[in-house]
Amino acid sequence: MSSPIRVALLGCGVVGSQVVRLLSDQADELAARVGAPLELAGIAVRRPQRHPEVPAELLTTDASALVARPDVDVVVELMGGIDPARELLLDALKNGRSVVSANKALLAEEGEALANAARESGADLYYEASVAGAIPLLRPIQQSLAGDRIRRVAGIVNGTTNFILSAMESTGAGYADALEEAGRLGYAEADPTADVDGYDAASKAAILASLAFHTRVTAADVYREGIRDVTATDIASARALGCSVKLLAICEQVESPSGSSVSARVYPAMIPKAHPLASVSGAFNAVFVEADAAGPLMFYGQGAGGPQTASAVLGDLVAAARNKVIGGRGPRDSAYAHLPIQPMGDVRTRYHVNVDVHDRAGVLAAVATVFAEHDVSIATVKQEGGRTSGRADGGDDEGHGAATGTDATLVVVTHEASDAALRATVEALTGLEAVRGVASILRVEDLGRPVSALGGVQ
Ligand SMILES: NC(=O)C1=CN([C@@H]2O[C@H](COP(=O)(O)OP(=O)(O)OC[C@H]3O[C@@H](n4cnc5c(N)ncnc54)[C@H](O)[C@@H]3O)[C@@H](O)[C@H]2O)C=CC1
Ligand SMILES: N[C@@H](CC=O)C(=O)O
Ligand code: NA
Repeated sequence: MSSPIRVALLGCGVVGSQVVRLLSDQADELAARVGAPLELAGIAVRRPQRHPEVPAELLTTDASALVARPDVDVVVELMGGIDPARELLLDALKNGRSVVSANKALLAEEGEALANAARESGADLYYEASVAGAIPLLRPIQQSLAGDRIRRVAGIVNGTTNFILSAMESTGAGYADALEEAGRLGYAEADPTADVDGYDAASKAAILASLAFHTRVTAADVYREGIRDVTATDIASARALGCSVKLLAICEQVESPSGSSVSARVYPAMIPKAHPLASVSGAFNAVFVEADAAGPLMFYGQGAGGPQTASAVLGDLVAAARNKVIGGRGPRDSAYAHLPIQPMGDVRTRYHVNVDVHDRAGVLAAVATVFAEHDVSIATVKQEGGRTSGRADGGDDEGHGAATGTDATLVVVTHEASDAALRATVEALTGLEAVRGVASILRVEDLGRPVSALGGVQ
């Protein structure tokens, strides 16, 4: 058995406290696997008095001093946020300390600087816990599939929003109550805006796209919409179509006559209930990886939570510690491809659009004409509310009917169209006198599978 590997832990919250517990509970087995005991050198926290469960002599509020200690071999960062984590980890790596982090926000913004610092000093940088919590996903992409060509990585990568959407769908829970519960269970970020507005999923998409397509993708490159605007009505509309609403992260390598590019995007979308992703509920995540030779692979498990995330952190810590013991090194950064990012306007998908209209003769024709003029083909249209036929108002069939005072909603499902065309359509619709507004737009995704559940709207 080699001499102990000394670990500096930065942060002892939902995840950090579970790492401390597992290090103690499994000390003997971890030592056997690493070939050396894993010892905590210190734990940096904001308020030591809040951690009576941890030996007081380990606690410090001076994270910089802890990282700089000469007896530290590996730094485990579980504090979150960009600053001061960025400087602490850059310092650690520059000084040859290996780093394990669950901090997707930092990895998605400063991945290049961190990878460079690791390469220059020969230290390891592991971050399996940063994407999809407990699910082994980055290691399979980086290592197991290193001989294949990945085309798409897509799925549910945020536990909090999946927990909220599942609760809204299954129990009719309100958005605010479900968010509060997700926070109480330790799924939500310190600032849950990161979850509900899609920033957390966008950071994860950036990390996934970077690894899958060997191209540096940052969170700013990822198109992002959150779930704040998803209403109970949207969920009911999805149900009526045989769909569920999920916050999806989709990363693709796109081929076109002008060459390859990377599309990375996060938004809520309707997916058919028959699709395996539709039955992923609560804080579970699921990600499909599609590679040329391997074909489709599915990864499923707990995407958030203290013990679950700590499992992934420990896996990385064991790998980093083993490398210290045997003198090996973990996988290097491989962002050699430098592919451009595909503009969101070029991305093609299907859309579910609710158009609130004045219920009068000709309005349907007027709305349909706007879609056609922008080259967005309608698959189905249904009217909800208002009158369903007749022209008792004396209007004509070109959309110039006189108002009756009755309102209705036209529920339009389109065939595949570009994002730019859909946006132009919506803008033109809002300019129609007969249109009161576009109440909601949700994409309809099948992620490569036939949308059989939407058979009626093909
Ligand atoms: N909670 C979860 O399910 C998951 C969390 N993560 C990531 O893991 C990291 C930690 O998350 P949680 O444990 O949930 O957060 P948390 O808010 O429960 O814990 C953060 C800890 O860091 C400490 N801290 C923060 N800033 C500090 C500073 N400047 N100096 C000293 N200590 C400081 C806090 O006192 C606290 O102990 C974040 O990057 C998060 O995105 C990743 C996957 C899942
Ligand atoms: N807040 C995140 C935690 C894990 O990454 C989530 O809800 O998925
Ligand atoms: Na993971």
